[in-house]
Amino acid sequence: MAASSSKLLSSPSFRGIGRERIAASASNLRPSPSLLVRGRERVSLSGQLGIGSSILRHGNPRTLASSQVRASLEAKPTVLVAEKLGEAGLELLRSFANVDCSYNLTQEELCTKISLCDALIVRSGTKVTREVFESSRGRLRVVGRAGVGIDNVDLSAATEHGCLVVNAPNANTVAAAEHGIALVAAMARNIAQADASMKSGKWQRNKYVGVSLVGKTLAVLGFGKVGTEVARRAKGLGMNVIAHDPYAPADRARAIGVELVTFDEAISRADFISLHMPLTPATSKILNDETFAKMKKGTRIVNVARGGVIDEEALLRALDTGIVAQAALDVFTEEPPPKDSKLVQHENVIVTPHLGASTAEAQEGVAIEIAEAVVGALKGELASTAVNAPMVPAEILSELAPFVVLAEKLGRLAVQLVAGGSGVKSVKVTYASARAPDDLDTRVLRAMITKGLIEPISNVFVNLVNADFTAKQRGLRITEERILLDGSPESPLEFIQVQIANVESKFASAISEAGEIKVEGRVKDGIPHLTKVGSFEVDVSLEGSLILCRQVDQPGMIGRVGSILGEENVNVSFMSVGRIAPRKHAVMAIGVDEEPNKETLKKIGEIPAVEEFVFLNL
Ligand SMILES: NC(=O)c1ccc[n+]([C@@H]2O[C@H](COP(=O)([O-])OP(=O)(O)OC[C@H]3O[C@@H](n4cnc5c(N)ncnc54)[C@H](O)[C@@H]3O)[C@@H](O)[C@H]2O)c1
Ligand SMILES: O=C(O)[C@H](O)COP(=O)(O)O
Repeated sequence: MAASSSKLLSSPSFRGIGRERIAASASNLRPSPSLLVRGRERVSLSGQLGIGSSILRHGNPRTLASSQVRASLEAKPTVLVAEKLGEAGLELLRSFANVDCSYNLTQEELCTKISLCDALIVRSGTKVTREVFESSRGRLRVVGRAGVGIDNVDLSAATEHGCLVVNAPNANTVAAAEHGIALVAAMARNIAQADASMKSGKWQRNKYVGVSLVGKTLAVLGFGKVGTEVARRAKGLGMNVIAHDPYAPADRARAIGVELVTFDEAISRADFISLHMPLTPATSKILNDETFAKMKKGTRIVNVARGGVIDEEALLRALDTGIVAQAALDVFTEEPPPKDSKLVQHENVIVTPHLGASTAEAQEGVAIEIAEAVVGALKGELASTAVNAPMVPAEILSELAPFVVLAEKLGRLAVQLVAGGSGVKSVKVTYASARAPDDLDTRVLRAMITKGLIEPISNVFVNLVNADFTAKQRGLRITEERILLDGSPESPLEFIQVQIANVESKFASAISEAGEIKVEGRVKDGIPHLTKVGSFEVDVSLEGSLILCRQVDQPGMIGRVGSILGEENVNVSFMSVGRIAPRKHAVMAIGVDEEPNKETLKKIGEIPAVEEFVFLNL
């Protein structure tokens, strides 16, 4: 690019920046995916967070076989439904996407198909492994888990690949709780065994004498949604309910007459134990030889959570020694369990094949809940059930929308001002606001600044999901600072400032007194504006592209640059001059709708008063 005029190159901060480098950095820039607020018309929040639907915007071009495929994919995203989903959910999905219902895929088939899909919906039967994310080659944007447990989804791999994971945590709560209670009662009264005995022609009234529930102590381990509903129902059966959950609020327990106790107290006081925690490294095999030894002889255990929370070998031993009188299991470490599983065959164990969520009502509800979450995520909205991204309420997101755009553009601008080879390592972001720090959630803004900083200089796709991870991986340290302003906190933010430390700039004037590249922006009438470059105050709306030009302040400069651009049919959208003092240095910021060609930029550089200039893609 002709931008590197001799004057420009003679500036100390431009040493080592050849023409090619500037040209390359400009041409490598991908169009901003977040140009959703155009002019004064706010189109939507769609895609601003980088999770949007368009494969052309976000996907990996390698996955596009032909222009027709590209066109059809652009029109509608593709959702792979890998396990049975209720019809209402499928209908909702079909109204927005191409829906491929392919059940019982092998891992290999799933990996093959996934590169053609924007979203994947699974239940607990599909393992969404790192290999699946890798095989998607950047196309998979959303994994929807039609249910609660996300232990079958590799969340780290999803996050690293910028893939949002959403679940449907509410619709099957009652079904799971009812199944838990059904198992408690069935186990206590030997329903399954007696039924099997009768069906084999026997009448064994003495063998199947059960135990009563009333007055017995039930320990609920995991007092979340299902645990709470189980507790409520067990109270109705006259049981004395205690619970253990390190994260549950005591007042919620108190409100339904449940005592929160320590883990050891829960398991040692219980006649019945019902498990309702997620499977995590901390809960894996939480019931084991050591913990069984602390239980009363004859304890009864129900598991509708996850098989892995019980050491199944240890449970077998506890059943054989009588510490555990009976167990009722809906879930298993390996599903389905081996046919010859001693646990499944044990006469004091009753089993169901992971049926906790399997009621008609729950499945219809889950299908709608997950379809809505997936469609919303594909549209770029942040789902309230996001598992691996900050959950930001819709109203806050909508208020932050123009600042989200501003944040990304400031990041893009700042990084393009860095001289090649400088290596961006340390970025400081300052938010000036009249709002109390607790009232300003900056996670989305930080993610978008990160996106702006990283995308122009790499092939990495950054979004709200993987922003922090990507920054860390690249050794990019982003620190945040707040300036608390006086006045009315009507607007969430007054300005955002992005400073890059320890780098040289290809536009020396962008370096502040503190020696850092500094850009500052504000939102005016809903439109993001650049308001400061280095120590120079400017005012240019952040749309299209930008030419920054330092000159000796003198009359006629605006006209001269304007007419060069006009001659080449480049439309100027905005112009602003910031100067330190009259007739000294000034920085002119010129917003242009089209990218000027090299010759045009060269002509600007050749204006005698121009000391340096740079062309930046927003
Ligand atoms: N069998 C089924 O079909 C079925 C259906 C629905 C849910 N589930 C499973 O049931 C479990 C609970 O589901 P939910 O919807 O109630 O989830 P939830 O997130 O509402 O509740 C889980 C609770 O476990 C608690 N917890 C976390 N670690 C703990 C620990 N170390 N000790 C004790 N408590 C701990 C959490 O604080 C939380 O309150 C999950 O594992 C879910 O996958 C199974
Ligand atoms: O975590 C859940 O939601 C349940 O285990 C239900 O799983 P499912 O969708 O495979 O029935």
